[in-house]
Amino acid sequence: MTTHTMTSLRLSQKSDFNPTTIPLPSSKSESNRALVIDALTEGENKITNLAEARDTQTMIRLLSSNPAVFDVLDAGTTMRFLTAFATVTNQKKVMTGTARMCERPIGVLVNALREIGADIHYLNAEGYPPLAIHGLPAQKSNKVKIRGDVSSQYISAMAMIAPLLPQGLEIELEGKVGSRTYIEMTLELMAQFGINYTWEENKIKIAPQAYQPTAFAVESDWSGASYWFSLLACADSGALFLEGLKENSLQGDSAIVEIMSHLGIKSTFENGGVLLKKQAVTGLKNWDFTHCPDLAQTVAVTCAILGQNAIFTGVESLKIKETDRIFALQKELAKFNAELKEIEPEVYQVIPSVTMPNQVQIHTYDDHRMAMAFMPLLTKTEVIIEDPDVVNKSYPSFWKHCNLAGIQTENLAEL
Ligand SMILES: O=C(O)C1=C[C@@H](OP(=O)(O)O)[C@@H](O)[C@H](O)C1
Ligand SMILES: C=C(OP(=O)(O)O)C(=O)O
Repeated sequence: MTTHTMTSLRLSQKSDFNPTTIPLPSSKSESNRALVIDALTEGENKITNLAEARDTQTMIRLLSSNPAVFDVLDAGTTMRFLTAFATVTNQKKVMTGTARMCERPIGVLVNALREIGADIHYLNAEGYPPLAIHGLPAQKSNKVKIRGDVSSQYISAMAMIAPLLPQGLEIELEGKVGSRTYIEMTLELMAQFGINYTWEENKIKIAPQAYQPTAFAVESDWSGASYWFSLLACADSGALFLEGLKENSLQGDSAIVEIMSHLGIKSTFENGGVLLKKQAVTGLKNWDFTHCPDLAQTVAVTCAILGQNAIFTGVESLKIKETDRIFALQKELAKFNAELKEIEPEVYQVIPSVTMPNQVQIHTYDDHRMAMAFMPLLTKTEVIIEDPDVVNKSYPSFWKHCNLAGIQTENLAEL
C-alpha cells in the first residue's frame, strides 16, 4: 500500500499587528505578458522584477528550453498565451497541463486562431487541452470575432501576437466582456513596447509592426496584496506597509483599495508602496467582480468575518478557474457558519458567521487563492490550511511573509 503524505500548516490566532513591511511578490500577469512580448521582440529588452510565481517560472522555463511539449502545469495565462505564441512563431508543439487545466476551456481561442489560418487539433476532448499545434501556414483572415464572457486571456493572447501577423488583426469583442482590466493591461504593456493600437467600442485594431526593445520593471502583485488588506481589515489593530505598489497600476485588482475602504482600511500611497491603517467600517453593500474576479475570494472571506451581508455579482468565471471557486468558497465558509448563498441566478449574498469554532481546517482544492483568502481567519480562531504549498502558483513566499507579520506557523504532517 502506498501512503500519501499531505502536509498542513497551523496558523495560530493573532489579532494585533505591529507596523510591518510586507515585500510582496511581483505580478505574474504582468510578468507573463512581458515574457511573451520579449520572446516576440527582435533585439534585447531589459525586463526586471519578474515574478517568483510558479506560473511565471514555468513560462521562463518553457520559452528558454523550448521542448516539443509545452506542459504549463496549472497556469492559465501560460496555456493561453503560449498557444497563440507557438502558432504565430510557426512551431510544432503539444500544449498540455494538469488534469484541471485539461478541464479549463480553450475552444474560443482555438477557433480564433483557426479563423486566421492556424493548424491546431484537439488531442482529447473538443474545446479543451491537450492540443497539437502545427503553426500558421498562411494568414487567412485579418479579422476575428471573440466572445468576451469566458476568459479575457484568449483576447490578450490574440492581441499580443497581432503585430507579428503579416496582415495585422482586428479583434471584435462579442457580448459581455469580463476581466476587461486584463485586456487593458495587455494593450498598455504592448504600447510600452512600442505598439500602436486602437480600441473603439468593441473593436481592437492592431497593424503589422515590430515590438521595440524596452526597459520594463514588473510591479508588485495587487492580487497578492489583497490578502494583507483583508488581514488588517479583520484584525483588531495594527498597520501594514505593502511595498512596490503604484497608485496608477496596470492591474485591475488595485480595486481592492476602494473595496477595502468600505471594510475599514485606509490606504495611503507613499515611499513606493501603500500604507494600510484601520478606519471605521462603513459597510460593503454590493460589488461587481466582473473585472476583478481574483478578488472575490478575498472579499467573501473578509465580509463573512466582518459581519457584512454583501451582494456579489460578476462571479460567473469563478467556476472555470483553478477549481470551481464558488463551490469551494461555499464549502469552506460553512466550516465557520458563514454562507455564500445564490439568491438569484449568478447573484450571491454573503451570510456572515455568527459563531466561530475554536479551530477551522481549510481544504484548498489545488487553488492558491483558497489558501491565501482564508488566512485572515486567524484573527478570530486557530486555522489549519491543508496543502499550504498550493500558494506557489502565484506567491511562493506567502507563509514567510506571514511570519514577518508575526504570525506563527507550524507544519503538520498527516498520513
Ligand atoms: O490575463 C491575466 O493575467 C488573468 C486574467 C484573469 O482571467 P480571466 O480572463 O479568465 O477572467 C484572471 O482571473 C487571471 O488570474 C489572470
Ligand atoms: C485564475 C488565475 O490564474 P490563471 O487563470 O492564469 O490560471 C488566478 O491566478 O487566480
